[in-house]
Amino acid sequence: MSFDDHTPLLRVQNLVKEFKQSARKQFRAVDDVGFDLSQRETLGVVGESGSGKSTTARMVARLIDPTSGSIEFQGEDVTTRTGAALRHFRGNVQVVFQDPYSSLNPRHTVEQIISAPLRYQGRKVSGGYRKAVKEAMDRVGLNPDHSARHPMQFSGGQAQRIGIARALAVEPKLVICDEAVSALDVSVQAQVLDLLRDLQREHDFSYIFVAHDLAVVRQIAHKVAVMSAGRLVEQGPRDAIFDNPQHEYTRTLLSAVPRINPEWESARKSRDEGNLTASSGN
Ligand SMILES: Nc1ncnc2c1ncn2[C@@H]1O[C@H](COP(=O)(O)OP(=O)(O)OP(=O)(O)O)[C@@H](O)[C@H]1O
Repeated sequence: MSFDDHTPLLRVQNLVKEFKQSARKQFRAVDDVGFDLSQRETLGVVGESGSGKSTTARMVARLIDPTSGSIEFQGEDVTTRTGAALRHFRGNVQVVFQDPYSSLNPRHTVEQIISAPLRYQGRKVSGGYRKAVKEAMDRVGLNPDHSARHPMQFSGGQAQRIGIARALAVEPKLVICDEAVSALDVSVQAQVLDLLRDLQREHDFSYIFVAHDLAVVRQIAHKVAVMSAGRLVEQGPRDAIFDNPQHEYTRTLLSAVPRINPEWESARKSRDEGNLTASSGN
């Protein structure tokens, strides 16, 4: 199958992950999960702690191998890719992790961190890596003059911007955010969410956005997948999930959410009027 406008960017089918619990017992952390993701679309993945969200995201990023099931990217099966083919896939799919301080090497400078994926990919960059790093820093709202600093010299929100700049340096088609704003204060969260949304508009990539915080997912996702005990219990357009949940588990999850910040909600509504084109037909 070739990749065209009608092929989803990502198609995940029957994904299963089992971890060894004891010599004879396997624990099924992800059980028969499937979804499609289009270009420029954001899928929010929600569910209680331990429901399998991160494990699913890590399989899609090919950081861990699925036990069974398939992952198609741009119409090609990437489930068992290795070597150069896997590296090529990694140039298209990048991950932003929860804790910027532990996911960024503290001994490396920002320049080394942001340029690492470009070097790994062997990308030729016009003007050189240093220029590319400074541009990437500027894009995420960091002072390019600080490229010789180390991650610990930045606040949590700024450090997460380094992680975002690193992810975007190779111009991926899919960015997987695994609890990417969970460790940040609420006001910083809002700024980073705005940045993620702006970057998506500018660069046309898709997100898988894993979060236990439904208010955050409501801010950013076009569609939502709800996980419980390793299974996908419900998925659909964001407003359908939030306004008319079909599954009892989703209703319980939603009822546990504190009231949505009214300022965020009105900002979201006005923004949505112009910007939710990516969700049409999904
Ligand atoms: N490497 C591993 N070895 C064994 N069990 C694991 C491993 N990774 C995850 N698990 C288990 O798989 C289940 C799903 O974990 P996962 O981290 O995917 O859940 P989650 O929904 O992302 O939760 P959280 O929000 O707490 O991170 C959990 O029971 C977890 O303990």
